[in-house]
Amino acid sequence: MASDILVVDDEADIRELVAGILEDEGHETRTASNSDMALQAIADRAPRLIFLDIWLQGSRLDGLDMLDAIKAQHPEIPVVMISGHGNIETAVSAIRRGAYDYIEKPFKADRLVLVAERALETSKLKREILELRRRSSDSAELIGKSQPMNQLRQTIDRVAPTNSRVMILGSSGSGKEMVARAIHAASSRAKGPFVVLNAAAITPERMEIELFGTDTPPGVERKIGALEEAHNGVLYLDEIGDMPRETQNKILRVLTDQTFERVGGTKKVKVDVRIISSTAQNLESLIAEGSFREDLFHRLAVVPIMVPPLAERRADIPMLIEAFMKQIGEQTGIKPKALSPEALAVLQSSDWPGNIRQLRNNIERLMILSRQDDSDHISADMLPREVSDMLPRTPSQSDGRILALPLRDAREVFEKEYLVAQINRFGGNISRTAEFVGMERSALHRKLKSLGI
Ligand SMILES: Nc1ncnc2c1ncn2[C@@H]1O[C@H](COP(=O)(O)OP(=O)(O)OP(=O)(O)O)[C@@H](O)[C@H]1O
Repeated sequence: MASDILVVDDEADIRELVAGILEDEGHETRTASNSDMALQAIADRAPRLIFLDIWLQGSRLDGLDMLDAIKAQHPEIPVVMISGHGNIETAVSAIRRGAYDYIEKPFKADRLVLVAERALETSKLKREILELRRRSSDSAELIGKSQPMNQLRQTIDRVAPTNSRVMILGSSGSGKEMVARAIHAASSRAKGPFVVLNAAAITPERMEIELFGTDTPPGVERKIGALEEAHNGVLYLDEIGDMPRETQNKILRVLTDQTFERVGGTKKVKVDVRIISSTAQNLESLIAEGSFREDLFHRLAVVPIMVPPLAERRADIPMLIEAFMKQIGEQTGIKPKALSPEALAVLQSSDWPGNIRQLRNNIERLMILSRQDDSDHISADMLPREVSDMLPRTPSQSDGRILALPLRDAREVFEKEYLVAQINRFGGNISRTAEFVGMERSALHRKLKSLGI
């Protein structure tokens, strides 16, 4: 994986040797011959790893002081010391002061590569652990075989390898972030970071610090912004419609020249980041009322992707339920129970305004509530009230009209509503509807025609 590595040594041949070996391994390197150049390079863009000479001759700071300065501002960047033969003890004390490891001159290329890979791997794992904690143990796989889901997968496969900016549209909980992660995973940036910034969860005052980071005087810990964090990877801007207008102007500038200034700083920071944004809001009306910049919209939505609401892919519900039961079972130790056909029909017919997130929450609640129950399956009457409240009310149910009709007409009204609901439940698939309702396909077609459906 290409990582941005900084090599700091006063001897030009050592600098070039280290950089050359790392470049042969596919890394991106920068070099600095003294402490000030090194601090400048770190300030330009935080590297993923630093090789640092212990004896920095002719520098304002020596290696150990440099180490302290780096650790004070960037405790997360691993630093590997380059030590001469006579100063192993200093190298060991550097490790006590926070260095990741050291290599001893003269070193073999293999050893250098190994230490670099290990340091990068460790810091990547640390980032991933943080990320995993944040996401608990949800699966990363997009579940569903309905036609809208298959189309969505095709779109993801098509846009992932390009570097185009994608805007993901869809209602809350429909899986926008999962789609963004799928694009990242299938792109050439898969091994780079995936950084999330949720505009709806950050106050306008904090937004620029989170996005651009801060520039602080030496010795004061610096906040690395999401853009810098996402270098060589993807920045996912969630709920972009909530981005303050002032920040929108700055983002537009980042998109034009891929550089930005940190809060409190004047230096230009250069990054290579693919931006994927998302919104559950109607951006067109935000543009019309002047709270979202139209030119920013066009730059971010080079490829718009629509994630359909769950109600438009009910056919996926049984598969989603099965997968969630398995996941939740593994997380909580509760053994999944089978659902009765009635319970499944109710779950599949409900409207799910909160989409997949709401379905998952209800399955979790259901599993917890039915844990103590003696029966080996979950029946419709055990479903949380929230679920039955979401069942679409048919007109005859809601206005009592059916009671005013003779049996023949009432039956017709019922048949119509029943069949419309079943067709909906099976995503418009007539064969599957016919199979479920127990009719021949051709007989169902005739019936639908006679009822005017
Ligand atoms: N196709 C899918 N297969 C499996 N799980 C899914 C799928 N889509 C979404 N989920 C799950 O549903 C939940 C909500 O998904 P996600 O956070 O991606 O939605 P979102 O549209 O980004 O939500 P928000 O608008 O609130 O940011 C997550 O737990 C996610 O794992």
